[in-house]
Amino acid sequence: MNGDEAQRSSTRDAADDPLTEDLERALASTAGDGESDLENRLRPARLEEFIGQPRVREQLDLVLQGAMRRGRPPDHVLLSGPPGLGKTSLAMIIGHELGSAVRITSGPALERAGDLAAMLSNLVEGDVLFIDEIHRMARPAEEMLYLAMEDFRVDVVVGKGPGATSIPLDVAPFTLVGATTRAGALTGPLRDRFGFTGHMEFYEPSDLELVLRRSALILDVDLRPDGGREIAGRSRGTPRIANRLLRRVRDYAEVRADGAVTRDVARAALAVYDVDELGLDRLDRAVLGALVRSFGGGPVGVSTLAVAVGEEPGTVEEVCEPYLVRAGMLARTPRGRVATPAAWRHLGQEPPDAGSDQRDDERGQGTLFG
Ligand SMILES: Nc1ncnc2c1ncn2[C@@H]1O[C@H](COP(=O)(O)OP(=O)(O)OP(=O)(O)O)[C@@H](O)[C@H]1O
Repeated sequence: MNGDEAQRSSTRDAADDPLTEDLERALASTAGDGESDLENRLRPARLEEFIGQPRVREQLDLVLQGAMRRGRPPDHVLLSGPPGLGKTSLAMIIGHELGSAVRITSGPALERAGDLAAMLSNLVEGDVLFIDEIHRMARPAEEMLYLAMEDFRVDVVVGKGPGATSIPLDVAPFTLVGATTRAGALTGPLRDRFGFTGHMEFYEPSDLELVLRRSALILDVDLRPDGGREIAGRSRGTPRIANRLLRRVRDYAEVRADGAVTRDVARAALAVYDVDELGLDRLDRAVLGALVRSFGGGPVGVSTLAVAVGEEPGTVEEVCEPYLVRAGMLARTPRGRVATPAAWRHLGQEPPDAGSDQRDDERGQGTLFG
């Protein structure tokens, strides 16, 4: 994400048909064909266009409306949840709804307190500062942020050693929106300074069908209802994945079929891209495969598991595991990761003691989209 990118939101009238309005807005937006550009074109701009997540949407709506009535910037907002569920989109929406600029940065970009001080000193009153991956911010920057969040000022230390002096600087009242895939990794003092935390959940397939319908309209894809259902069911409860699969299925439909995305076309395309009927991809299956075949189903620590599949532990923990847990394939226990009987069966193997694990299995299967 661009470190110092700024966006000024525009206000628009309420739409008669939000999908048609999306289409107009997307077509009017900057043209380009890179994947990230496409992702930006597919972002909903207003809270009412944001599909699913009814709890977070309602809570956030109250926070924003309350603040607007009082004519004050809203409390700082923390958004937590697995990647691709719409945290960045919501941050941009907060800016749009408030009619404020959104300044974007990320935790890893804030290595020194000075990086953050520069960002804060450029804010104007009412701005939204979005810090993605806020749990990865360096400690000195985080400590500077405490004061900025609470008192809208920072102490900038100039010089080193005994001659160092601290210069207080005022910061314009702003709203911080932090996004994290690991809310538990945030320090207590930072977490406590957010007035509202929105927990993003995996999406229901019916909501993902709506996301796909909207995206198909914007991208001019001939998506048939059965095709949308098929892709939604394999999108791991994640809009970003749904949109990505739609683009891959569109390629297949245009190259090997007549352009229409039907259920059969979606199935054939997703087989080419190694996405199975539960939406598990090659890495998910590698994790389950290692767990079952190399470690007898576990328990095994996440680092060992990551080495076995040649991935970073963070990727296994933050990208693969949340959905595998949600799909009832993997359990996180104090002694390590354990494959559920459903995982064994998904890989075409009988669990070691099928009889006694029957109830666990049913529980595991039951967690797949409630
Ligand atoms: N509720 C939604 N309705 C429609 N589209 C959505 C929704 N949520 C996300 N998307 C789409 O999914 C894509 C990913 O969303 P976004 O970048 O906001 O996710 P994220 O949670 O910030 O991910 P990350 O943490 O990995 O950056 C975007 O292209 C966006 O258009």
